[in-house]
Amino acid sequence: MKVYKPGFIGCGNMASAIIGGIKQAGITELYVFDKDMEKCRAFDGATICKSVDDVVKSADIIFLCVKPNILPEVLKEITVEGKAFVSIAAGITVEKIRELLRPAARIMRIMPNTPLLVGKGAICIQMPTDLSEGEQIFIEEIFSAIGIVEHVGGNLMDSVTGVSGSGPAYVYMFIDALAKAGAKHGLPEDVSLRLAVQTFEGACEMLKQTGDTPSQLIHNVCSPGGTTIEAMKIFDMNETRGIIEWAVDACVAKSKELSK
Ligand SMILES: NC(=O)C1=CN([C@@H]2O[C@H](COP(=O)(O)OP(=O)(O)OC[C@H]3O[C@@H](n4cnc5c(N)ncnc54)[C@H](OP(=O)(O)O)[C@@H]3O)[C@@H](O)[C@H]2O)C=CC1
Ligand SMILES: O=C(O)[C@@H]1CCC=N1
Repeated sequence: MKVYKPGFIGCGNMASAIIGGIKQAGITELYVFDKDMEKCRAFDGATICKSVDDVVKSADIIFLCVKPNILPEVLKEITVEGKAFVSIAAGITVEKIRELLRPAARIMRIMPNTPLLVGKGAICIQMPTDLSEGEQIFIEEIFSAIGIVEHVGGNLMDSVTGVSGSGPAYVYMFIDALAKAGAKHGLPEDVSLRLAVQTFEGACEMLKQTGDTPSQLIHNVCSPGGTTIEAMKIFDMNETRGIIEWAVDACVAKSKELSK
């Protein structure tokens, strides 16, 4: 694999997670810039740059890791031609980034999620990309070290955001509600939370290892005349699946709105 020098503009949550992956892939030369210099100092061994343009000059592939509303002003600061950029910004299309960048810039759009931080990320790459084959292999290598990598066409990136980009928040909410319900029924809060977390982890592992569908596995838990079926009736009566669909609709709609 050809090795490239990565650079980061914005050193918050997601940049920290991606830098973790870069280090696991054995890459040590990297360049960082954040308007808050303290955040740059957290990355041992990284070269701290003085400006956005300084990162772009020094690195080969630049990860754009600022919030979507900040991205246009950051892109306008770039004067260096011909570099490769990877954007993780929700809702900002490749076309919009291209409009704001120097003409010869090459762009890849991806949607990661925060479990990257613990090596369990879900990363989706929009295809096709402007990056060379070597650059693309390099990016896939980095992300494969900290998660699974999927590929979709550009018109599906908002849908990816609705499922895996924002998805960790939905899962945390479900776990929190389950643990709190257990505490209401007398379990110590910490015990209830550990049971809820392990239940999620175990259920996910069952999906992966058995290859069964979620419906088959639900059926296996629901004994006829038993306890689970009573809980499932409440979910169905309250259209829980419809509510999840509604929430994802809202998330995808916001992602589309950001891209206008
Ligand atoms: N968080 C998530 O779950 C996910 C986020 N994303 C995308 O990742 C991107 C980054 O999100 P996240 O890491 O959570 O955000 P953070 O706020 O944690 O990180 C962004 C960093 O950029 C800094 N910054 C702001 N303005 C500038 C500037 N002009 N130049 C350099 N640095 C600047 C911020 O500093 P300060 O805080 O001082 O403003 C902050 O340190 C977003 O575009 C988001 O859509 C994608 C998938 C999942
Ligand atoms: O909420 C957000 O806008 C970002 C993008 C996906 C997850 N967090």
